[in-house]
Amino acid sequence: MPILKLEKITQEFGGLRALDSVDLEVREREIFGVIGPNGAGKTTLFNIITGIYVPTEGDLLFKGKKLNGLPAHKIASLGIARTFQNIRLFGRLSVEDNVKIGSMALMPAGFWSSLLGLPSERKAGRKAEEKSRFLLKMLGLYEKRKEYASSLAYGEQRKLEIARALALEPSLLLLDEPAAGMNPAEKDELMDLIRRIRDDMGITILLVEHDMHLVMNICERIAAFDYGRKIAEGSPDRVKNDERVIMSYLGDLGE
Ligand SMILES: Nc1ncnc2c1ncn2[C@@H]1O[C@H](COP(=O)(O)OP(=O)(O)OP(=O)(O)O)[C@@H](O)[C@H]1O
Repeated sequence: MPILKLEKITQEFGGLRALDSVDLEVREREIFGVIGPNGAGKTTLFNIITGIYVPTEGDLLFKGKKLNGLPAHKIASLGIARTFQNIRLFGRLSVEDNVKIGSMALMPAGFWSSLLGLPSERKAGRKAEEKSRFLLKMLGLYEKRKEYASSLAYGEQRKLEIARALALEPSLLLLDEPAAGMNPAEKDELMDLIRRIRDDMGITILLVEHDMHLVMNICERIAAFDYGRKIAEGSPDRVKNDERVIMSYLGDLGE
């Protein structure tokens, strides 16, 4: 059974069809890439999967259960976490607090127990602390844990977003242009990190990315979109050599 299945998903904005009857299956523990030119519908796809938009038509299934119409926080608590194309961190909070905030979505009835300092809350707090330490070490940000998130370099902020998403303990992680703004060394490090998240943590990865070198090197399967339609799908080799994909990128698929 695929971990994520989209059946004939259509998203309309006024007269515009941002996604047109899209079928997609992501298998458990795979690294799946979504590519396409600007405006192809990639971010819309992520917004549907994470409950930001309710699709005009079609079904969305996660581990066999329908997600249609569920609010974003509910979908997140079921195990789908994401990062954003435009970084969304709490700039005036410390690096470690940004990660702990990711954990808070998993905590029991927050307000009263934290006000009363109940044991359950203290235990959850300790767990959040440990998790934050583990994730920050894994992402190479531990030394900077006390700094403001806004003081981090751009590539580090992208990694912090990933740490925060991982604090949610997802089984599916959506990465929206994770390599944007990174230099070649940071991109290599990111590829290694994405592989470790899958291999060591068993998390399925769905990513949108314009950097073809990264996509072709780490994804096991890729779906290419253009004008809201899926125009090709398969292994990197297959997609890279697909005529329609080459046409929609004007032949610019050089790695
Ligand atoms: N909330 C919205 N309201 C109206 N139109 C929208 C909305 N969101 C997206 N669109 C339109 O839907 C189409 C697909 O947009 P989307 O952002 O999903 O593309 P994309 O593939 O992610 O592009 P990019 O690579 O530039 O991020 C575009 O024509 C866009 O203008």
